Amino acid sequence: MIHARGLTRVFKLKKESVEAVRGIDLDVEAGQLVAFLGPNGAGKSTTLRMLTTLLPPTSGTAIVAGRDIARDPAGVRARIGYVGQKNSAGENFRARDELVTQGRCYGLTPAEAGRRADELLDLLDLRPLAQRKPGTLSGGQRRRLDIALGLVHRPGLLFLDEPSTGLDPKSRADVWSHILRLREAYGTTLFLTTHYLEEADSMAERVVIIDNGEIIADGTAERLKNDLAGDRITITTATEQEAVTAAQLTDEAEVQGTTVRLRVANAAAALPEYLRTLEAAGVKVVTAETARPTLDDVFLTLTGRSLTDDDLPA
Ligand SMILES: Nc1ncnc2c1ncn2[C@@H]1O[C@H](COP(=O)(O)OP(=O)(O)OP(=O)(O)O)[C@@H](O)[C@H]1O
Repeated sequence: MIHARGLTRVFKLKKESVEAVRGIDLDVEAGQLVAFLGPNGAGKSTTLRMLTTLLPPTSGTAIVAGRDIARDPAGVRARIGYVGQKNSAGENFRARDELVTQGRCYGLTPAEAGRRADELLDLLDLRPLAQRKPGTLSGGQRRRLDIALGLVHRPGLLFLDEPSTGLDPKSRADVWSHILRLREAYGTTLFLTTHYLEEADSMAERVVIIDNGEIIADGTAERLKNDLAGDRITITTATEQEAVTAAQLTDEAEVQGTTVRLRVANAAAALPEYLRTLEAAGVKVVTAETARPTLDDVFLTLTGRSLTDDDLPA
């Protein structure tokens, strides 16, 4: 569905040039749900804009939905859907009318456009809101209408830029359940950006992480976490001196006051052994806990920075 090679975009400004995307290679097969993750300014939107033909690449190529983004942008656009960060629907037309108009723009007859609008209103649970104007809908309802608008022409591939950003947790869960439902109904390939690591982790079957315009990790969340982060063991000791001793008894432990943190492949198996070693060394352990890694741990291992830090440099 997506085959990109060396995709690059440099923005030339007056005094500097910004290498927003630096030679990305990416293959996405039909039916996949891919979450595209990265800190602010990493190059997610620029990549999406190139793949959706909204922005020409400086160099590199991409075949999207079977068409070349440079040679046949209209062919790409006819085969993909794009739900951007801003609302797609205007304020003045009723939800169903927006969908019908969109269908007419894609060449459907009035009857076909009406049928398609009703099908999408049902799929996205918008039927009771069909006669409402978008301005009167809640954030989550509006996002569902945006998704419906992106699906009018039955695209095999849908790009979603931050579909759940700005919504409260309940609306986010609701938008996600509809994204999964449309995938089940149509088998649509989904490529989406998100800031929410837990959503990428639990919903996407593949996570692609971009940083400074380059893809730095690509795989299932489980594999990335196992290969690149590992489980965490955290113990606290009675005294700071004992924490220092505890850290010296193992590789790569971090000490902070009376807390010692270390990474291991399998915490459940490693913890009893570590506790025995500590006991033998006379270290009194006050608390001990284990935790599975998160995607943020993966990013931290790869870059030394946290993905959840809003002040990350671009
Ligand atoms: N039109 C532009 N002109 C100049 N620089 C740009 C332009 N668009 C993006 N950039 C720069 O390119 C880099 C990548 O930006 P991009 O919007 O793709 O990041 P992003 O990962 O989508 O970030 P966010 O999560 O904040 O939306 C940033 O350094 C940004 O400032």
